[in-house]
Amino acid sequence: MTAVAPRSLLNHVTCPDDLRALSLRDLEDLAAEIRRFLVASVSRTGGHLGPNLGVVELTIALHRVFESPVDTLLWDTGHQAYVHKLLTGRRAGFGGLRQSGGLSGYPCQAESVHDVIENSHASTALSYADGLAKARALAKESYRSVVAVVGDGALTGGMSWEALNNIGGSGQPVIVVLNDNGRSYDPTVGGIADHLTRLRTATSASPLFTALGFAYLGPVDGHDVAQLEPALRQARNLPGPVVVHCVTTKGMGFPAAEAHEADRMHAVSPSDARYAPTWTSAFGDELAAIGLERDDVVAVTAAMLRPVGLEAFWRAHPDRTFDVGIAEQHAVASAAGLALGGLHPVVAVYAAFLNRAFDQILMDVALHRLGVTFVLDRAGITGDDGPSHNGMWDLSLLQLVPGIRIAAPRDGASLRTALREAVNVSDAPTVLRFPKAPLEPDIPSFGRAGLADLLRIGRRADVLVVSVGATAPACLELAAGLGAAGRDVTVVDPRWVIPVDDVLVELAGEHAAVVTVEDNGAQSGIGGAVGQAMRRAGVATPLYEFAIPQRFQPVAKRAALLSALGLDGPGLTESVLRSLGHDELR
Ligand SMILES: Cc1ncc(C[n+]2csc(CCOP(=O)(O)OP(=O)(O)O)c2C)c(N)n1
Ligand SMILES: CC(=O)[C@@H](O)[C@H](O)COP(=O)(O)O
Ligand SMILES: [Mg+2]
Repeated sequence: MTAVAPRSLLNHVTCPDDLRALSLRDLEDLAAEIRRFLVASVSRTGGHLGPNLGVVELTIALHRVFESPVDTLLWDTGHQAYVHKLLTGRRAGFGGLRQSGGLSGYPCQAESVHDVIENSHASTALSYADGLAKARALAKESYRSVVAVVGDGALTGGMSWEALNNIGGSGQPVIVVLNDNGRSYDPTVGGIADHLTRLRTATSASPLFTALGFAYLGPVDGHDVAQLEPALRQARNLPGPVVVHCVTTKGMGFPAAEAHEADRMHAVSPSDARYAPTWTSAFGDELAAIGLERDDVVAVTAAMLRPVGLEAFWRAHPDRTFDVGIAEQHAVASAAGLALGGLHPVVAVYAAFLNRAFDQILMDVALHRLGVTFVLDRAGITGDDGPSHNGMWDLSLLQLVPGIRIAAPRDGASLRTALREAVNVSDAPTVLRFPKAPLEPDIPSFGRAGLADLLRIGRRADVLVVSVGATAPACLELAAGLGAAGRDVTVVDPRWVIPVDDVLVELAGEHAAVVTVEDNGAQSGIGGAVGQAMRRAGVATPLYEFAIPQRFQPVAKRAALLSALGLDGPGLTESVLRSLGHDELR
């Protein structure tokens, strides 16, 4: 008896229209097949497994009721759009998910007319929906629906409520599909989460959304297409804004994900990923130690306790650890309050997500000269999460803040030292930033110059390489490459890169050429700051700045992208030799 492979419905779904011909039984089989596909494929490539397992039936129902792209489907954060991609003809691309030249892990306009929001920063979809609805009203296109799928986590972000306020007030027929699985990474926090729990368990009706001018439909079983479709059709036919409250399970249908206490397999690593010690763990362990010595040190996270390394601190000091939800602006202003209350907050956040809290750092922390420490993980090129996740902005943005002090550690030892120095600053914001990368062995210093470490001391004052943070290994490779071409190189690691250490300017004045290397955007980075300091001091030594080109970077692995940008040892060597006029280039 030969085994009969289960029929593949997914092979026959190349566009949403194909869904409408399927029976409910077919749809159940399709959902099961999609889950099998996601577990197999995402386990290999890495990606957001839990969130996508949780929206299989919801996405099927959405594409059966609404007619994308005439109707617009918006995905908040966009990490849960894999099923949407499968149902819009992109199954073949999943082998290259989150890889150079492959499928983005988020919606991507270049991939499909069905994709709209490419930004993977949370809590923005409802604002797009507000704008799109207003544009349709002006174009008198009332036949086109605007649908925003928003997670309960994304609903803890302030922008979501700014948008709800506007949509509710305008009366525009926006359809808010609330994907409520009770989780961000951790269980979603705050009064909104508590309110949704009450709604889910129907222990109380709720005026929260109706008070803002929305109709409320739900709670609906987000895994039952037979329940979802009538509710979505009812929402589609309403004249005003409506919230369809869908109750789902993150990781649904995959027991290992459903039982995954930490985060329901929110984001899984590729099967071949090396689990080396990371910058994140070095930070987390040191902060936990500091927490035992200093009871004024507290930790703040924006719904990413484990990803930013705060688990050890939280387990040791749960009452001194604050998860504010996906609310970075609030996190920073709340930290200002914590500091005014006599504490020293450490706000741990991914570098790119801090962008939205710039004003709070400037006007709530720095203006009041408050000792708040920001620890920026995923600084520099992150790679596989695409253009909105690269932390290539912080060194440019944050150096605008009067009084701020920014450290870029080169290894675990310097991270631990800088963290201790930072929490001892009580009258200004301090910042540490490091990459999404395995932690390399500590890099020795052969002397100090001001606050800076000398990683290589030239015999004569020829080329000075200013190595910023985790670029140190590449800078030492650069030094060796220049040495092979007859140049004599000194490599200096400023450690604290803002304000620019006077000793850098002095060293620059003694050398024939200065090279700066940083894993940050080229515009107004550390290279720019060093150049400005040199000009102010009347130092005219030629300066060559190497950084990430100031444009959105494509999806790729971090190391491959740094190499493609010429920011690895060989690339830097070739560029610097060319800049210095060496014609013996390889
Ligand atoms: C501004 C911002 N902060 C943090 C993140 C990291 N992040 C990505 S998804 C996520 C949790 C989202 O939870 P929810 O909206 O409930 O979606 P679910 O994963 O549960 O489907 C977080 C915190 C982000 N993408 N953007
Ligand atoms: C969707 C989102 O913003 C995060 O889940 C992001 O994918 C973080 O990825 P890493 O923690 O793997 O850097
Ligand atoms: Mg959620």
